[in-house]
This record gives sequence, C-alpha cells and structure tokens, in this order.
Amino acid sequence: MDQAEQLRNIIKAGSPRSKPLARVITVTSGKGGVGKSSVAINLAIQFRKMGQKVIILDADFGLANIEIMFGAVPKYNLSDLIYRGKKIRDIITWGPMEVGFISGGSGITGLSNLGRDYLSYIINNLSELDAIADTIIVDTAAGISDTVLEFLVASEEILLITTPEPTSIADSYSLLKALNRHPRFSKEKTLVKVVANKVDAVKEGDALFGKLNAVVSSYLKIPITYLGVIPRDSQLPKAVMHQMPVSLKVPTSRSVTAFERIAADIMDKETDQSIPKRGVVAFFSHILTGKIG
Ligand SMILES: Nc1ncnc2c1ncn2[C@@H]1O[C@H](COP(=O)(O)OP(=O)(O)OP(=O)(O)O)[C@@H](O)[C@H]1O
Repeated sequence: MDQAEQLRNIIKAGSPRSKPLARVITVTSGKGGVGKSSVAINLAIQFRKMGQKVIILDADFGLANIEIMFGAVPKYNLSDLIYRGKKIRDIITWGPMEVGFISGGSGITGLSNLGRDYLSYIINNLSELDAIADTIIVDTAAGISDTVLEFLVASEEILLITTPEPTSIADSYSLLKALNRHPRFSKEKTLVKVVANKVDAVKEGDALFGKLNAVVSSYLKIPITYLGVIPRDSQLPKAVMHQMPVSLKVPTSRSVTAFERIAADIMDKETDQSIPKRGVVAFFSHILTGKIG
C-alpha cells in the first residue's frame, strides 16, 4: 500500500467520534497586510460568542501575527507534534475567551520525508481536533506560494480578504487564477467568500466585489460570494497595540459590528447545512496526500 492509499484509508475509517466533524474555514489574501489575521481572530471571538468551540491554526509560518494579537506566547507548535512527540492538546494555547490557537511553526514543510506509519500517527493525532473544536480557522500566509495553495485546495470554505486598493483586487484575482490551475482544486466543492476590508464606504466594497466578480466569472468561472464590508476602523490597530482583539477591547466599534454580521452570516443555519464538513482528518490528509503524491 502506498502512502497516498494509506491516507485515503485513514480518511475512510474516520476517527471514533460522537460529534459532527469540525468546519474548517481558511482565511487568505492575495496581498499582505490587508487584514487577514485581524479577520481570523475577530471572527473566532464572534464564533465563541455564538457558543462555538474555536481553534485558530496559524499557518502563516514564520510570522507570528496571531500570537501577537492574542497576547499569548505558545510553548509548542505543530512541529513539536510532528517531530517531537507532543500531543494535540499540548500544542494548543488558550487565548482570550478560550479561543484555542495552534502555531504552525515550520510544521508542514518537511512532511514529504516522513514514513507512512509516522504520517498516520500524525493524522490520527490531528484528528482529535474534530472532537475539540466545532470550527477551525486556518490563517494562511498571503500570496501564491505552493504551501498556501495546498491549504486552499484542502479547504471547503475559503474567506478571501481584499481591500479596495487596485493591487489587492489584482492579487486576489491572481490567487484565484493560481488556485483554479491547481490539479486538485474543485470549484464545485469549494465555497469562496469575499470580504472587503478597510473600506471607507459600503459602496466602495460593493464596487470592489463587482470588479472582482466580473473578471472571476468571465475568465475563471469560479462561483464567488460576497460577505460584505468591514469598515476602516482606527480602534482596530489600537486594539492590536494592546494585544487584544478589537471585538473584546472595543465591542461597540464599527468594525466589530461588521464582524458580528459576517460571523452570523457564516454560521447561518441554512448555509451551514449546505456545507459538506470534511473535518480535520480530510483537511490534513488532503495536504499530506499532495505532499507525498
Ligand atoms: N478594518 C480595519 N481598519 C483599520 N485597520 C485595519 C483594519 N483591518 C486591519 N487593519 C490593520 O492593518 C494591518 C494589517 O492587518 P493584519 O496583520 O490583520 O493583516 P494580514 O493580512 O494578516 O497581514 P500579513 O500579510 O502580514 O499576515 C494591522 O495594522 C491592522 O491593525
């Protein structure tokens, strides 16, 4: 049995569980600095307020945005689970409102060199996340690296953060173009939802989505939907300075009203039921299968 087959068998067998699989939402952007980590962390807080158990996986290897915004320094990261025998519960850092956080470290990158028994051990370990979390938010690096694309291809739900700057819209298009070319991308099985961040007026966000949607539907034919705007909000960077999510620091601020609305929209019961939750095992197996061919 080759490694890919072994992984497929693990997915088929699933893990013993008494609760539904976790929903994996991947937050990404074509360009850096558009607010990806801010969106990830504030949606996590909003989902917690709605009673969800939430884990953020910081897959922006090398940068530590989430831990800075969280004001919590993780003791271990994903590499400690993969290479140093730590268990999943050891590598979760609990932040404000008990949002869990896993730092990716340099975890995923050396996986192709591992043997198959070892890979199944890792996948089995990660599968525990389905029992710990209802929703897992994956914060990727910005841009079109192979690793980012692997994460996106493995996701059933992608939040694409864009700002009205023409460069951000162009980079969002390039990201979707690269994703569309990926041999394992399925437009039928992936929901791509656009968030317009740092906008000065609702109209500006609508225009941004209109432009992006026009080119994406003509040239790529990927269905994308619009989750609306997050206004430019001076409270947001101020909260970062205090290492607290703005949703907790200034819950009445304008961006927080937008985070509440977007979180409610994402968790809307009807939409929620239409999403085929693949769970953590399928998500990571997808990535690992890609790595080992
Ligand atoms: N709606 C907003 N209003 C005002 N400032 C914002 C808003 N969203 C994000 N910012 C600010 O923009 C900067 C970048 O945000 P953030 O770090 O979340 O972006 P990112 O896309 O994750 O960046 P990176 O590419 O470095 O991972 C931060 O200073 C943040 O406070």
